Amino acid sequence: MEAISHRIQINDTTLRDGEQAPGVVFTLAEKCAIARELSQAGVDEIEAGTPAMGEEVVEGIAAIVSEDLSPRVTAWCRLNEADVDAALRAGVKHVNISAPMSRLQMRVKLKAEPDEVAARVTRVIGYARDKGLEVALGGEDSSRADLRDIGLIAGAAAKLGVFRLRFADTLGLLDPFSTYEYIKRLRDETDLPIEFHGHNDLGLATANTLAAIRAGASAASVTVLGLGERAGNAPLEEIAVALPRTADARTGVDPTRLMQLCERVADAAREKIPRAKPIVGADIFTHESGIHVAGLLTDVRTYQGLDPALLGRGHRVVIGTHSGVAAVRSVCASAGLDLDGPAAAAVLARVKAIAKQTKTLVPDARVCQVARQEIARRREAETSESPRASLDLRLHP
Ligand SMILES: CC(=O)SCCNC(=O)CCNC(=O)[C@H](O)C(C)(C)COP(=O)(O)OP(=O)(O)OC[C@H]1O[C@@H](n2cnc3c(N)ncnc32)[C@H](O)[C@@H]1OP(=O)(O)O
Ligand SMILES: O=C(O)CCC(=O)C(=O)O
Repeated sequence: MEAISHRIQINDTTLRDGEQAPGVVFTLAEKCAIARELSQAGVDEIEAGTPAMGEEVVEGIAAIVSEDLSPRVTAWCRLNEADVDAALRAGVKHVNISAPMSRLQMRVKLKAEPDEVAARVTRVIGYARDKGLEVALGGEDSSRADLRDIGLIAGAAAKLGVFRLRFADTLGLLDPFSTYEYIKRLRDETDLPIEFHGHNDLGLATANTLAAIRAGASAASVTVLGLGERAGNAPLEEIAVALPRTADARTGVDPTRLMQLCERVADAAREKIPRAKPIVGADIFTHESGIHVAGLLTDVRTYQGLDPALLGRGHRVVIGTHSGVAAVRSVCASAGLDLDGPAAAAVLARVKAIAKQTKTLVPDARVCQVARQEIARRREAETSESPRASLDLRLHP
């Protein structure tokens, strides 16, 4: 796969697909706050909701539009005029109009065959364009579609000047290899810029999105923390950080804003960020294993893949059952306690016993307390050894 060096659009759908996660409800104030964070983080587009859901959602989208943020604000519509009218009431200038691409979904949802869906695309997107809207075509269930059907429907949309085609792996069925093949082949069917929208049912949404970009997609549809239907979507924070590292591609996202953005969304979604969550988890730069800590302390490159400074974060050494002497000495040195090798080994043995007994980490303060006790014990031993030595000398001249 060849490397690509160009600017990739990061399109966020936390407020649309993210809110489709079971039980997630954002208030109007939360929606606006998230939109502002997204803007400050540098995303290119905010898919702000589904106007067909009702006037409260329309008002929410309108409130985001009135924030006048830098990202383009879009609304998600089904392939009908009523949804377009609702989007117009929200005041957006851009809409994503979704058409089912698989025969199964076309037949079940629209009772239509590909040529009829193409005709309906011409009608509804024509309607939206006449109303002055910029339109992207959403290709629902694209990964189960015949690419020629997508080509036919995208062709109808392209004639009306749509600005993009979304390839949705709606059910998260693809892997990176099949994604790469699909997007490569899709490029033979359409000249429209392609956005990839991946779901995480197999835990592959990030990998698939990166593969789609390698294959020539120019935009990634993502959500903060991967929030979304079922197993969720490709996480914005992972894509924004991984893309420049794996595909030699640039985005407009400022990595130092990601922690705050994710915390804001987690809070509004009433979710806890898992501690090992890539990019933003609390523990991803926390090191317990002695070999890693010793390496990091000597030369950070030994065990650093991602520089925490990129995210405004830093490494943290913690003490537990996997610690070694170097870690103990480093923690104690930070508190001004200088331990020689034997003293550090003794402290290590004691703190490991504590960690084993408590089945958790030993706080730095406790490590230092043990160290102080050890230092005192050694001093005491030294002083009590000295008189005995002189006594011995006296007894055995
Ligand atoms: C993969 C995705 O993420 S798709 C986006 C999913 N998002 C949502 O569902 C948003 C939340 N949804 C809702 O609030 C409601 O479902 C609404 C307001 C959109 C519609 O509610 P209702 O009118 O009660 O319809 P209901 O939910 O029962 O069924 C959905 C209808 O949309 C139709 N539909 C689905 N996709 C499309 C499409 N792309 N174009 C046109 N119609 C569609 C279905 O065929 C069904 O039609 P029917 O009412 O004639 O049977
Ligand atoms: O048609 C679209 O815009 C995509 C909808 C979606 O969220 C999906 O298919 O997963």
